[in-house]
Amino acid sequence: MALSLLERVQAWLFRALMGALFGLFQALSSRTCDRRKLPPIENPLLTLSAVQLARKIRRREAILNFHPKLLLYRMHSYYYKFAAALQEASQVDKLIEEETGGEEVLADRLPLLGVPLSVKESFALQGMPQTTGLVSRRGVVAVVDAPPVALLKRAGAIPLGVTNTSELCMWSESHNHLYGITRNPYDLERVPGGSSGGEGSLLASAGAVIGVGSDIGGSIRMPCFFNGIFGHKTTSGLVSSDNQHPPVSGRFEEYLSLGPMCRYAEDLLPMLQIMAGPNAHRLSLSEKVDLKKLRFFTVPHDGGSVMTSPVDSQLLQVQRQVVEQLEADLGVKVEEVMFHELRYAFQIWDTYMGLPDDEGAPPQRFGDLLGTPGHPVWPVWELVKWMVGKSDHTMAAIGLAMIEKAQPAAAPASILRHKEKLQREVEELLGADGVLLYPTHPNVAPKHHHPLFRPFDFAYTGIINILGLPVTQVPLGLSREGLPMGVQLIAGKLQDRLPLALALHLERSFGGWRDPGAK
Ligand SMILES: CCCCCCCC/C=C\CCCCCCCC(N)=O
Repeated sequence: MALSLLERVQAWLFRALMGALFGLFQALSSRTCDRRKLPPIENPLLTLSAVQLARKIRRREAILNFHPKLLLYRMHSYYYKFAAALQEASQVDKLIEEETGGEEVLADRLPLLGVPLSVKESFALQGMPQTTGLVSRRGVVAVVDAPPVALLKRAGAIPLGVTNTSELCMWSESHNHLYGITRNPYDLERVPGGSSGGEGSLLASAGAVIGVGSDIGGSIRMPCFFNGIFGHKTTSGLVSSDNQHPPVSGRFEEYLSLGPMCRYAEDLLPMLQIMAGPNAHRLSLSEKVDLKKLRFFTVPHDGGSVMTSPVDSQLLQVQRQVVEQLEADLGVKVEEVMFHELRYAFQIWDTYMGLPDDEGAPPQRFGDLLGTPGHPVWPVWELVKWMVGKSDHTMAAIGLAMIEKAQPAAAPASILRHKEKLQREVEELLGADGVLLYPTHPNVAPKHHHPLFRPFDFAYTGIINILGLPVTQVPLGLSREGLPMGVQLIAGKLQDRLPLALALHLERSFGGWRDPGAK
């Protein structure tokens, strides 16, 4: 489906403007480079999945002694509750001794006993900061646990601390003026993604074993993609979003998902089972999945949106390799399909994120949330302060606050029609036994700040939030530059168990997570 002349002109103008701004940025940027690499992981305990580690702990074949130096790497900014974690770890042996029902009972009652957990800082973790990267929230400390965090702790996981995010979790990097900038462990010069970038960076570096992130435009999946780990955005509305900041408003609840992030595919399902709490039964997660009986589809790109980058040839190629592997392994035929409406993904995401709730109340404005109650941020004034290094906000946050003011009051009818058509076509295609491959992002991890010049590329993940579908991000090895590649596995509503099962299969074929420090 070719672009219209107007769309081609729009694309050309947008890319010319961004190219000019990028040239200016490059000219003004310092030429320093940081070629440091992480050391290889020596402690074999750090290369175990949560399932394996918990089993060793239950059998007293492993003791927990977190390595302080491991948690002090500069590439991610996070707070840690180290002493408390060590104290909780010392309780584990006592819990094992007291369990008279044997290992199976312990595994059932405390499936994650002793497993180190990291938590995105926008979630409430009792006693830890909950600022979401806002200088104005410095000193805010959570007094409760967010429900999915409480459920993971009740299952025996030991929180090590909280990890960095973008301001208000609304950007595809993890950089703010409170904690600083988080780095990608495969290349410190590159982004770890956002907004759960601290989670992605820490988990890929084996600084924790499992983590939790949130996702309303791709904030679990982009960090998992850029850091070469697994993540799952659930069917909408399955995991409670209480006690995370900013609180949902408008129709965000329909698009926001909290989910697991981890280095091993086998940890996704048990974590989801725990985090979904009372809703877990709706996913039939214990039902065996026969991959040979599923229907598979592949969508190589968005059809040529004027807003997004063309998909990197290495990502197109690795997705083709997945197709060939599935056809060889399962004896299935993977059908290539295209959806005309995917080229409007950003416009659909932006329009639906702005819709009012059932009572007609619009979502809280980003510029208001960026400021303090009753004192919204003036974006232009913040831009002036930013130019002289005096703003508490990043360029991305200032830009978003400015763009927000230009948002049209009423939702364009054409966009509503495109979304309804896309929703109908995708759900009819997937049914209850379909899985669709779609790029997680058009490029491997960009250099720091470069997303400012390709701000709409997150639409590859954002559109799936608006459709409300479950999706697992799966690592697929490293690119020529040594950067993680991956793909989204998308299924029909409540069919979360299908991409989770396929993730296990692809981990065996493509090798899953890679040690960023490996020579
Ligand atoms: C000057 C640079 C800023 C230009 C902004 C252009 C408009 C981009 C609009 C929205 C970007 C939102 C990115 C969302 C990333 C994922 C959020 C999430 N929590 O899942």
